[in-house]
Amino acid sequence: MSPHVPDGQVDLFGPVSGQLPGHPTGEPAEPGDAPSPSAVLAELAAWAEAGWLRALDLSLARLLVQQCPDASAHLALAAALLAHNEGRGHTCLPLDEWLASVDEAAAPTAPGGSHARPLTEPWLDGPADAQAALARQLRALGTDPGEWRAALLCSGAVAAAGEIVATGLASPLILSGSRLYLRRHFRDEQAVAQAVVGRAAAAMPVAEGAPQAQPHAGTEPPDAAQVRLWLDRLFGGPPAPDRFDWQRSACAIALRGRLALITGGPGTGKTYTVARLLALVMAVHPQPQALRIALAAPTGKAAARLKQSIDSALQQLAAALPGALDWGLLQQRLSQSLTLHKLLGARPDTRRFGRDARHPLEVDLLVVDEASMVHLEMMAALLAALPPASRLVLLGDKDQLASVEAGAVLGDLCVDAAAGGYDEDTAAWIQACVGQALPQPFRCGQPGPLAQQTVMLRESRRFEGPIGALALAVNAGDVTAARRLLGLGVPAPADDGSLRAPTGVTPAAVCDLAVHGRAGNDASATGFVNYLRLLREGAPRRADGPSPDGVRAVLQAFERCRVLCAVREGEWGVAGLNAAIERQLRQQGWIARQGEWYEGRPVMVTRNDPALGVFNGDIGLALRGPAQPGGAQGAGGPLRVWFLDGEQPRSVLASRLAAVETAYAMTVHKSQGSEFEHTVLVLPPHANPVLTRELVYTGITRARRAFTLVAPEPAVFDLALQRRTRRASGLPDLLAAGA
Ligand SMILES: Nc1ncnc2c1ncn2[C@@H]1O[C@H](COP(=O)(O)OP(=O)(O)OP(=O)(O)O)[C@@H](O)[C@H]1O
Repeated sequence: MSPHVPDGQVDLFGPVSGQLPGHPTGEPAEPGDAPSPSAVLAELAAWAEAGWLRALDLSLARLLVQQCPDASAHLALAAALLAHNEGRGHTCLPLDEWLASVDEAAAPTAPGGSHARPLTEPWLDGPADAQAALARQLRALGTDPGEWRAALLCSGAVAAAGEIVATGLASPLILSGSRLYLRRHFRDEQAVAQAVVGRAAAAMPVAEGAPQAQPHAGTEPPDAAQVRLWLDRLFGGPPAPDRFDWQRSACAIALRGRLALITGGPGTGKTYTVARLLALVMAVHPQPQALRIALAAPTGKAAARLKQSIDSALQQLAAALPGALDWGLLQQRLSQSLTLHKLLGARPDTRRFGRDARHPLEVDLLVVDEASMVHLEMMAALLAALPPASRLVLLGDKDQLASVEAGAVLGDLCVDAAAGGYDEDTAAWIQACVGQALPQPFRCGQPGPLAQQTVMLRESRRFEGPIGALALAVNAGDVTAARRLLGLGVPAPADDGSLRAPTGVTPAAVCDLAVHGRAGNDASATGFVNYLRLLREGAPRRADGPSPDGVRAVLQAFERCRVLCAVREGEWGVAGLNAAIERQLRQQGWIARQGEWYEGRPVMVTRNDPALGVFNGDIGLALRGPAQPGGAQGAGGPLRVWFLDGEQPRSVLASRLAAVETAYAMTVHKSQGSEFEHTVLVLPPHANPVLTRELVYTGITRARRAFTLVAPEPAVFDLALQRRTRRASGLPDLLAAGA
């Protein structure tokens, strides 16, 4: 059988420029001529050489074949593909789907030319040659899932899920139904599902009589009438009669249980709601002076933003309702906002955390913002470290990109958020607390416990203009509306100029835009020259080192603009654009770059370093300290990188930061949890599997006042909107089955 690659796939995975170095050239294996484990390993080695697999993926396959006398070719291939897809965010390899993809890929392509949507998830990342090579191997081994399951289970490296649950067996791989897992992901998925369902189920209200929540954390159940009184106070009067109030409902739901998921797009009032929830919890708690409230987020910046927003919302409440509550006490009971790594006590050189089930967190209520960025392993660790009686409130936008690491936990937890799915008890509790009837479409016949504790906020208060409309269109995959709003290929709309999508743009023009900002637009003060001008004018300098106010001003000026890229490599990627922007800034005399480090260099931390107190995603600026006694005249002191911890700047010697990269341009993934006045989203000119609706949506929603789309090939934008991120995971099934 000759390998067949659908024509459309060549473009879908980028241009194919002949044979890649080390490209596997062996004859396609034929059915009936099943390859041996060593033949598959040789093929995998060639794939790794070609850059289609990571060395790590190959190593896992080799290790298992070496260590298991009964290892089959199936095991070698499945292990490598499992590791490869784990690196791409999937928590498991669904055998049925994976094997079916070979047959589907051989079917005629969908109409739509070279940018046609792929029929299946490309399980092997790479050009069309990679897909063809994988398809050849699969055809040689057979595509019957039953045969694969049997071959894997007798290899000695794979245990059936039931077996491991019953015996605690320590096989490196687990097969659960048709899903193949690395053991730790299997364990984490089970743990998350059990903890989530357990916490959600503990929230169910008493079914009979007047609605009342169950006791929690050793307190008396809150009384619905009292809750309603407080909600009316905190939200400034009774709810408007003409619209259902999801924010109050979210407070009511969160109050009655040990878990609440509050999801919503940007500006839908998640923080506004949670600030009121904190006040409500305090107001109905029998011992408010003992209440321990913690705030956390996956990155330092998101943690700082959460604290600032909550502080300012509470100040406004205190001003509006003086004396209604002991506001000072509430502030005092609120911890500082921490990264999850810090909260859980991350330790250098180990995946283990200081906080776990045996050393639980000392909190009664934990609020975690930007929960879409929390990966499976972190969520499992967080849930394990929470005392059973405490409350967890997860805030996030389920439509944003999932975490870089494996898992899409918030997305998996919120699959039914839009539909509601509330049962009669929940509807009664909401009605009693909010004073409004839950609209009929959100009540459903087959509710699960998690749906009862999930609320989606639906009305954006900040994104009402064109940026909000664009985010909605993109989220709905509406290419026509998105293009019309952007003026992409159609006449530019008569709007406020916040959206632009210039065509025929070169990388040099993107640099110009980033360096000097937009001409003739109120967001023009967003070019990078603005923070460099502050630096040149000496804003942060003081004889004894940079001043906190000056450092803050320069960092905030830098944070006004960002170039966000879909890809890392190439002239349209992070690496190429960072280099080009640095070149232009040096040519124009804004930076004096000699080596890697220079004053004004913005950097992003790429690896956690708990000893230094810096974490993946932290953004800082290199500033020179005061001259050292005896140093050369005019040389200044050593460069230190300054970060903002909330409002407070702190610094680390640049030479001590081992894992950083320049940050004028960054990936959309890394921008999550941040917002900029002006966001420039740069797509590559060729289709690429990373281009998805979620990526474009996340890029757009980082923009506060101005958004520029740079799509050298507009069809690539259309393609991105048609592709949804899908991460293989068993979590939705586990949740549906009640774990
Ligand atoms: N019910 C409300 N009444 C009046 N203003 C509101 C209400 N809800 C939210 N807002 C305002 O809308 C803006 C956005 O709210 P908020 O910051 O809470 O949204 P968010 O969902 O947390 O945003 P982000 O996605 O950036 O985290 C804020 O200025 C907030 O004060």
